[in-house]
Amino acid sequence: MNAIEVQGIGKNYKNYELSDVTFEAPKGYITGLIGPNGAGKSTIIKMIMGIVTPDQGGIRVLGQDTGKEEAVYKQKIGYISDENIFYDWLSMEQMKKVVAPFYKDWDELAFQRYMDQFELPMRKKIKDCSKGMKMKYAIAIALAHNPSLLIMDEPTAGLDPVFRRELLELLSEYILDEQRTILFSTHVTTDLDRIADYVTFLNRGRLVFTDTKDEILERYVLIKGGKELLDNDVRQAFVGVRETSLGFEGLSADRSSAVSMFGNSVMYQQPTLEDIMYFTVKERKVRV
Ligand SMILES: Nc1ncnc2c1ncn2[C@@H]1O[C@H](COP(=O)(O)OP(=O)(O)OP(=O)(O)O)[C@@H](O)[C@H]1O
Repeated sequence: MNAIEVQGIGKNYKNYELSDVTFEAPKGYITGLIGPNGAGKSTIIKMIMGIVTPDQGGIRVLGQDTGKEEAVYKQKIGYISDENIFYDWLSMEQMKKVVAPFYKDWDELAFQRYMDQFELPMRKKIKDCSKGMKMKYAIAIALAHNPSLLIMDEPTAGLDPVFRRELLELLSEYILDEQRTILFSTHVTTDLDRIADYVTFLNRGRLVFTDTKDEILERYVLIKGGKELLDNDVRQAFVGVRETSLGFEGLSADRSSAVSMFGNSVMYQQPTLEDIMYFTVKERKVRV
């Protein structure tokens, strides 16, 4: 079963077009939405939240179409925006009193526990909080109503490496009961290397791939070889190539064809998601 189904969505802005994007976030798993700046990650998340309306296609969240009976499914979503959506002039305690009544499953004890765990002082005004504190506060609020679906737009932005790792662990634990689902966007792919089950990659408003992380990492291969091997046919076989003084480094999206093409004449390496994003985005820039 899928917690989120995005089907052929599109959106036209003045200098940007999102086109024909389809992917799912399966229930019980963590799905990462990756892409460079301006790829369209926030736009898609806002569409899932019903804040932006798609020009084409449709989205189903927890079995309901977005835009209809929104309040019902939104009760079950914990949403972390990439913008500050809280009233800056209130303290964290006061803001909580504004937000909590909207949720019928608000769990005050859980909220207090997260505030303690994240070392957040209740009486501090939101405007006086650091970027990381605001993010931690948004996470505490989002988790305190026990959402079955957690949707987060760049949740690790502004977090120090220690809390970043703690948050990723907390998210892994959060889905252990297999009833909860997480979708989060990031351009820091190492977050996904650690915890994502599925990865959806967007570039310039287009879907590059959507698959399980393991299958993606198995399909792609990073190849290092000497310059003499690099002719036009070889270049065409790569998603992207980087020439160095000693030779080349290229990314292939088809491991078995690459092995039959190069045999033992090159070195093969397992790429990271960052390598895949780097070569894909770099090549697209050159071709445009
Ligand atoms: N309301 C709007 N009006 C016009 N253009 C918009 C609007 N909202 C977003 N865009 C454009 O859509 C494109 C995608 O933006 P979006 O914020 O979805 O990207 P992103 O992948 O989240 O990027 P980042 O990683 O930098 O946050 C950008 O070119 C942006 O300028």
